[in-house]
Amino acid sequence: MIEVEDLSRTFVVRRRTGRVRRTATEVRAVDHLSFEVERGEMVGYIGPNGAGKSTTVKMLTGILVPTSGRLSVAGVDPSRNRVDLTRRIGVVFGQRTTLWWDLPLRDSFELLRRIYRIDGTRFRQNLAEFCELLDLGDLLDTPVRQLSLGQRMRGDIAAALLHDPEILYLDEPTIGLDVVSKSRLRAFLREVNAARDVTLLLTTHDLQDIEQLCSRVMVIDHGSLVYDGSLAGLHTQGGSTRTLVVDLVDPLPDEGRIRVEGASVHKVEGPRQWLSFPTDASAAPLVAAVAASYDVADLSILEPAIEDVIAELYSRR
Ligand SMILES: Nc1ncnc2c1ncn2[C@@H]1O[C@H](COP(=O)(O)OP(=O)(O)OP(=O)(O)O)[C@@H](O)[C@H]1O
Repeated sequence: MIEVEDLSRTFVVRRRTGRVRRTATEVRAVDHLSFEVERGEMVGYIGPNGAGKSTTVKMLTGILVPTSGRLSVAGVDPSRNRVDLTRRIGVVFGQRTTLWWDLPLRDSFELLRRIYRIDGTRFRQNLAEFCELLDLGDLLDTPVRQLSLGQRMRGDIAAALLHDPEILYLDEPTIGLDVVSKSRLRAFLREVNAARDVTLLLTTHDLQDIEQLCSRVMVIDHGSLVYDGSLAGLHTQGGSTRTLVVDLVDPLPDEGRIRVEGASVHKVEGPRQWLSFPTDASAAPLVAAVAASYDVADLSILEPAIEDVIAELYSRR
Protein backbone atom coordinates (compact mmCIF):
# COMPACT_ATOMS: atom_id res chain seq x y z
CA MET A 1 0.00 0.00 0.00
CA ILE A 2 2.88 2.36 0.78
CA GLU A 3 6.32 1.98 -0.82
CA VAL A 4 9.09 4.34 0.13
CA GLU A 5 12.53 3.86 -1.39
CA ASP A 6 15.62 5.89 -0.60
CA LEU A 7 13.48 8.95 0.04
CA SER A 8 15.11 12.25 1.01
CA ARG A 9 13.91 15.78 1.49
CA THR A 10 16.13 18.73 2.25
CA PHE A 11 15.20 22.31 3.05
CA VAL A 12 17.42 25.30 2.50
CA VAL A 13 17.20 27.57 5.51
CA ARG A 14 18.60 31.12 5.27
CA ARG A 15 19.77 32.56 8.53
CA ARG A 16 20.87 36.09 9.28
CA THR A 17 24.54 36.04 10.23
CA GLY A 18 25.24 39.78 10.07
CA ARG A 19 23.42 43.02 9.40
CA VAL A 20 22.81 42.17 5.80
CA ARG A 21 24.57 38.89 5.40
CA ARG A 22 22.53 35.72 5.24
CA THR A 23 23.95 32.23 5.20
CA ALA A 24 22.11 29.34 3.61
CA THR A 25 22.27 26.01 5.37
CA GLU A 26 20.74 22.76 4.27
CA VAL A 27 18.49 20.81 6.65
CA ARG A 28 18.12 17.16 5.73
CA ALA A 29 14.66 16.49 7.20
CA VAL A 30 14.31 13.01 5.66
CA ASP A 31 17.47 11.12 4.85
CA HIS A 32 17.46 8.07 2.54
CA LEU A 33 14.36 6.55 4.08
CA SER A 34 13.02 3.17 2.88
CA PHE A 35 10.04 1.15 4.11
CA GLU A 36 6.90 -0.62 2.94
CA VAL A 37 3.47 -0.86 4.52
CA GLU A 38 1.03 -3.63 3.56
CA ARG A 39 -2.70 -3.12 3.12
CA GLY A 40 -4.52 -3.28 6.45
CA GLU A 41 -1.44 -2.73 8.62
CA MET A 42 -1.57 -0.39 11.61
CA VAL A 43 1.82 1.23 11.88
CA GLY A 44 3.04 3.65 14.52
CA TYR A 45 5.49 6.27 13.26
CA ILE A 46 7.33 7.83 16.13
CA GLY A 47 10.41 9.93 16.80
CA PRO A 48 11.57 12.94 18.79
CA ASN A 49 10.63 16.51 17.78
CA GLY A 50 12.18 17.47 14.46
CA ALA A 51 12.94 13.86 13.52
CA GLY A 52 11.21 14.10 10.13
CA LYS A 53 7.77 12.55 10.78
CA SER A 54 5.65 15.42 9.41
CA THR A 55 7.95 15.83 6.42
CA THR A 56 7.48 12.13 5.60
CA VAL A 57 3.69 12.34 5.94
CA LYS A 58 3.60 15.52 3.83
CA MET A 59 5.47 13.67 1.07
CA LEU A 60 3.15 10.65 1.41
CA THR A 61 0.13 12.90 0.96
CA GLY A 62 1.65 14.83 -1.97
CA ILE A 63 1.90 18.16 -0.11
CA LEU A 64 5.70 18.14 -0.39
CA VAL A 65 7.77 16.96 -3.32
CA PRO A 66 10.72 14.72 -2.38
CA THR A 67 14.24 15.95 -3.13
CA SER A 68 15.16 12.43 -4.23
CA GLY A 69 13.96 8.84 -3.96
CA ARG A 70 10.85 6.95 -4.97
CA LEU A 71 7.40 6.97 -3.43
CA SER A 72 4.20 5.11 -4.19
CA VAL A 73 0.95 5.26 -2.21
CA ALA A 74 -1.92 2.98 -3.28
CA GLY A 75 -0.09 2.66 -6.61
CA VAL A 76 0.01 6.44 -7.10
CA ASP A 77 2.99 8.83 -7.07
CA PRO A 78 1.69 11.39 -4.53
CA SER A 79 3.36 14.53 -5.87
CA ARG A 80 2.40 13.81 -9.49
CA ASN A 81 -1.13 12.66 -8.90
CA ARG A 82 -2.25 14.46 -5.81
CA VAL A 83 -5.91 14.79 -6.77
CA ASP A 84 -6.21 11.09 -7.54
CA LEU A 85 -4.55 10.25 -4.27
CA THR A 86 -6.81 12.56 -2.26
CA ARG A 87 -9.77 10.33 -3.01
CA ARG A 88 -7.93 7.32 -1.64
CA ILE A 89 -6.50 8.71 1.58
CA GLY A 90 -7.89 10.30 4.72
CA VAL A 91 -5.93 12.62 7.00
CA VAL A 92 -6.61 13.56 10.61
CA PHE A 93 -4.62 16.19 12.51
CA GLY A 94 -5.10 16.20 16.27
CA GLN A 95 -4.04 19.84 16.51
CA ARG A 96 -6.14 21.24 13.65
CA THR A 97 -9.61 20.57 12.37
CA THR A 98 -10.45 19.92 8.75
CA LEU A 99 -14.11 20.75 9.46
CA TRP A 100 -15.79 24.10 8.79
CA TRP A 101 -15.63 26.01 12.03
CA ASP A 102 -18.95 27.86 11.77
CA LEU A 103 -21.00 25.11 10.19
CA PRO A 104 -22.90 22.37 11.98
CA LEU A 105 -21.16 19.02 11.74
CA ARG A 106 -23.88 17.76 9.40
CA ASP A 107 -23.15 20.54 6.86
CA SER A 108 -19.41 19.86 6.99
CA PHE A 109 -20.13 16.22 6.18
CA GLU A 110 -22.48 17.26 3.36
CA LEU A 111 -19.79 19.52 1.88
CA LEU A 112 -17.33 16.64 1.98
CA ARG A 113 -19.88 14.45 0.21
CA ARG A 114 -19.92 16.94 -2.64
CA ILE A 115 -16.17 17.57 -2.71
CA TYR A 116 -15.39 13.85 -2.87
CA ARG A 117 -18.49 13.10 -4.98
CA ILE A 118 -19.48 10.30 -2.61
CA ASP A 119 -22.37 8.14 -3.78
CA GLY A 120 -25.54 9.12 -1.85
CA THR A 121 -26.36 5.64 -0.52
CA ARG A 122 -22.78 4.96 0.51
CA PHE A 123 -22.60 8.36 2.22
CA ARG A 124 -25.76 7.69 4.25
CA GLN A 125 -24.54 4.21 5.24
CA ASN A 126 -21.15 5.52 6.35
CA LEU A 127 -22.64 8.47 8.21
CA ALA A 128 -25.12 6.23 10.06
CA GLU A 129 -22.36 3.80 11.02
CA PHE A 130 -19.91 6.49 12.20
CA CYS A 131 -22.63 8.35 14.10
CA GLU A 132 -23.41 5.18 15.99
CA LEU A 133 -19.84 4.04 16.63
CA LEU A 134 -18.59 7.52 17.51
CA ASP A 135 -21.77 8.62 19.26
CA LEU A 136 -22.15 11.66 17.02
CA GLY A 137 -25.93 11.53 16.54
CA ASP A 138 -26.78 14.32 19.00
CA LEU A 139 -23.98 16.54 17.76
CA LEU A 140 -24.82 16.71 14.06
CA ASP A 141 -26.58 20.05 14.34
CA THR A 142 -23.98 21.70 16.56
CA PRO A 143 -21.53 24.13 14.95
CA VAL A 144 -18.01 22.75 15.05
CA ARG A 145 -16.72 25.67 17.12
CA GLN A 146 -19.11 24.69 19.96
CA LEU A 147 -17.88 21.10 20.14
CA SER A 148 -15.49 19.96 22.86
CA LEU A 149 -12.06 18.77 21.73
CA GLY A 150 -13.07 15.11 22.06
CA GLN A 151 -16.35 15.64 20.16
CA ARG A 152 -14.56 17.62 17.44
CA MET A 153 -11.95 14.90 17.11
CA ARG A 154 -14.67 12.27 16.64
CA GLY A 155 -16.19 14.51 13.97
CA ASP A 156 -12.82 14.89 12.25
CA ILE A 157 -12.26 11.15 12.18
CA ALA A 158 -15.71 10.50 10.72
CA ALA A 159 -15.06 13.24 8.13
CA ALA A 160 -11.77 11.64 7.11
CA LEU A 161 -13.46 8.28 6.53
CA LEU A 162 -16.67 9.25 4.73
CA HIS A 163 -15.18 8.76 1.27
CA ASP A 164 -13.94 5.23 2.11
CA PRO A 165 -10.20 5.94 1.99
CA GLU A 166 -7.82 3.00 1.77
CA ILE A 167 -5.24 4.72 3.96
CA LEU A 168 -5.76 6.89 7.01
CA TYR A 169 -2.94 9.13 8.28
CA LEU A 170 -3.41 10.19 11.85
CA ASP A 171 -1.23 12.89 13.34
CA GLU A 172 -1.47 12.93 17.15
CA PRO A 173 -5.14 11.85 17.10
CA THR A 174 -5.48 11.59 20.88
CA ILE A 175 -3.61 14.74 21.87
CA GLY A 176 -5.39 16.62 24.66
CA LEU A 177 -8.13 14.01 25.08
CA ASP A 178 -9.15 12.55 28.43
CA VAL A 179 -8.60 8.87 29.20
CA VAL A 180 -12.15 7.79 28.30
CA SER A 181 -12.16 9.68 24.98
CA LYS A 182 -8.76 8.25 24.11
CA SER A 183 -9.84 4.69 24.69
CA ARG A 184 -13.09 5.22 22.78
CA LEU A 185 -11.20 6.61 19.81
CA ARG A 186 -8.70 3.78 19.83
CA ALA A 187 -11.54 1.23 19.93
CA PHE A 188 -13.12 2.92 16.92
CA LEU A 189 -9.85 2.87 14.97
CA ARG A 190 -9.38 -0.83 15.71
CA GLU A 191 -12.92 -1.45 14.49
CA VAL A 192 -12.41 0.53 11.28
CA ASN A 193 -9.16 -1.27 10.59
CA ALA A 194 -10.69 -4.71 11.16
CA ALA A 195 -13.99 -4.13 9.35
CA ARG A 196 -12.78 -2.04 6.41
CA ASP A 197 -9.15 -3.12 6.09
CA VAL A 198 -8.07 0.52 6.21
CA THR A 199 -4.29 0.94 6.47
CA LEU A 200 -3.37 3.22 9.36
CA LEU A 201 -0.21 5.26 9.73
CA LEU A 202 -0.16 6.92 13.09
CA THR A 203 2.21 9.66 14.26
CA THR A 204 2.07 10.17 17.98
CA HIS A 205 4.00 11.05 21.10
CA ASP A 206 1.52 9.00 23.16
CA LEU A 207 3.05 5.57 23.37
CA GLN A 208 -0.19 4.09 24.64
CA ASP A 209 -1.64 4.79 21.19
CA ILE A 210 1.09 2.58 19.80
CA GLU A 211 0.76 -0.10 22.46
CA GLN A 212 -2.99 -0.35 21.97
CA LEU A 213 -3.22 0.05 18.22
CA CYS A 214 -0.09 -0.88 16.34
CA SER A 215 1.48 -4.26 15.78
CA ARG A 216 4.40 -2.52 14.10
CA VAL A 217 6.33 0.56 15.04
CA MET A 218 8.81 2.59 12.99
CA VAL A 219 11.13 4.89 14.89
CA ILE A 220 12.68 7.78 12.96
CA ASP A 221 15.49 10.01 14.17
CA HIS A 222 17.48 12.59 12.20
CA GLY A 223 15.48 11.67 9.11
CA SER A 224 16.24 7.96 9.01
CA LEU A 225 14.75 4.84 10.53
CA VAL A 226 16.44 3.63 13.68
CA TYR A 227 13.93 0.82 14.24
CA ASP A 228 11.23 -0.97 12.26
CA GLY A 229 9.53 -3.96 13.86
CA SER A 230 7.23 -5.13 16.62
CA LEU A 231 6.79 -3.31 19.89
CA ALA A 232 8.14 -6.35 21.71
CA GLY A 233 11.26 -6.31 19.53
CA LEU A 234 11.83 -2.69 20.45
CA HIS A 235 12.56 -3.75 24.00
CA THR A 236 15.37 -6.02 22.87
CA GLN A 237 16.73 -3.45 20.43
CA GLY A 238 16.65 -0.73 23.05
CA GLY A 239 18.88 -2.88 25.26
CA SER A 240 16.39 -2.56 28.07
CA THR A 241 16.28 -4.85 31.06
CA ARG A 242 13.54 -6.44 33.10
CA THR A 243 13.62 -6.31 36.85
CA LEU A 244 13.12 -9.13 39.33
CA VAL A 245 12.00 -7.70 42.66
CA VAL A 246 12.90 -10.03 45.52
CA ASP A 247 11.51 -9.67 49.04
CA LEU A 248 13.74 -11.65 51.36
CA VAL A 249 12.46 -12.90 54.69
CA ASP A 250 15.28 -10.87 56.35
CA PRO A 251 17.75 -8.33 54.94
CA LEU A 252 21.16 -9.83 54.13
CA PRO A 253 23.84 -9.00 56.74
CA ASP A 254 26.06 -5.94 56.04
CA GLU A 255 23.74 -4.75 53.26
CA GLY A 256 24.83 -7.80 51.24
CA ARG A 257 23.52 -8.28 47.72
CA ILE A 258 21.98 -11.34 46.12
CA ARG A 259 24.47 -13.10 43.84
CA VAL A 260 23.08 -15.15 40.98
CA GLU A 261 24.20 -15.79 37.42
CA GLY A 262 22.52 -13.74 34.67
CA ALA A 263 21.34 -10.83 36.84
CA SER A 264 22.79 -8.03 38.93
CA VAL A 265 21.36 -6.14 41.85
CA HIS A 266 20.88 -2.43 41.15
CA LYS A 267 19.01 -1.39 44.29
CA VAL A 268 18.62 -2.61 47.87
CA GLU A 269 16.12 -1.36 50.46
CA GLY A 270 16.06 -3.46 53.62
CA PRO A 271 14.83 -6.94 52.72
CA ARG A 272 13.87 -5.86 49.17
CA GLN A 273 16.36 -6.17 46.30
CA TRP A 274 15.95 -5.22 42.62
CA LEU A 275 17.80 -7.41 40.08
CA SER A 276 18.17 -6.43 36.40
CA PHE A 277 18.24 -9.09 33.71
CA PRO A 278 18.02 -8.94 29.88
CA THR A 279 14.50 -8.70 28.38
CA ASP A 280 15.13 -11.65 26.07
CA ALA A 281 16.20 -13.97 28.94
CA SER A 282 13.70 -16.21 30.71
CA ALA A 283 12.90 -15.29 34.30
CA ALA A 284 12.27 -18.91 35.33
CA PRO A 285 15.89 -20.07 35.93
CA LEU A 286 16.65 -16.81 37.68
CA VAL A 287 13.70 -17.19 40.04
CA ALA A 288 14.72 -20.81 40.72
CA ALA A 289 18.34 -19.78 41.42
CA VAL A 290 17.30 -17.03 43.84
CA ALA A 291 14.79 -19.28 45.62
CA ALA A 292 17.40 -22.08 45.94
CA SER A 293 20.00 -19.90 47.68
CA TYR A 294 17.97 -17.37 49.69
CA ASP A 295 14.96 -17.29 52.01
CA VAL A 296 12.42 -15.58 49.79
CA ALA A 297 9.11 -14.10 51.07
CA ASP A 298 7.87 -12.81 47.71
CA LEU A 299 8.90 -12.22 44.07
CA SER A 300 7.62 -10.06 41.23
CA ILE A 301 8.78 -9.05 37.76
CA LEU A 302 8.72 -5.51 36.36
CA GLU A 303 8.66 -5.02 32.59
CA PRO A 304 10.60 -2.04 31.22
CA ALA A 305 8.50 1.04 30.48
CA ILE A 306 8.27 1.57 26.73
CA GLU A 307 9.03 5.28 27.27
CA ASP A 308 12.40 4.35 28.80
CA VAL A 309 13.22 1.99 25.94
CA ILE A 310 12.51 4.65 23.35
CA ALA A 311 14.36 7.36 25.25
CA GLU A 312 17.36 5.01 25.32
CA LEU A 313 17.06 4.47 21.55
CA TYR A 314 16.93 8.24 20.86
CA SER A 315 19.87 8.96 23.15
CA ARG A 316 22.17 6.65 21.18
CA ARG A 317 22.21 8.96 18.18
N1 LIG B 1 9.41 24.10 5.60
C1 LIG B 1 10.54 23.88 6.25
N2 LIG B 1 11.61 24.69 6.07
C2 LIG B 1 12.77 24.47 6.71
N3 LIG B 1 12.99 23.45 7.55
C3 LIG B 1 11.98 22.60 7.78
C4 LIG B 1 10.69 22.77 7.13
N4 LIG B 1 9.87 21.76 7.55
C5 LIG B 1 10.59 21.00 8.40
N5 LIG B 1 11.85 21.50 8.54
C6 LIG B 1 12.93 20.95 9.38
O1 LIG B 1 13.03 19.57 9.07
C7 LIG B 1 13.27 18.81 10.25
C8 LIG B 1 12.17 17.75 10.41
O2 LIG B 1 10.94 18.40 10.71
P1 LIG B 1 9.54 17.63 10.87
O3 LIG B 1 8.50 18.70 11.05
O4 LIG B 1 9.40 16.67 9.77
O5 LIG B 1 9.78 16.86 12.24
P2 LIG B 1 8.73 16.02 13.14
O6 LIG B 1 9.36 14.70 13.40
O7 LIG B 1 7.40 16.04 12.51
O8 LIG B 1 8.71 16.88 14.48
P3 LIG B 1 7.53 17.14 15.58
O9 LIG B 1 7.43 15.90 16.42
O10 LIG B 1 8.10 18.29 16.36
O11 LIG B 1 6.29 17.48 14.83
C9 LIG B 1 13.36 19.81 11.39
O12 LIG B 1 14.72 20.12 11.60
C10 LIG B 1 12.60 21.01 10.87
O13 LIG B 1 13.11 22.21 11.42
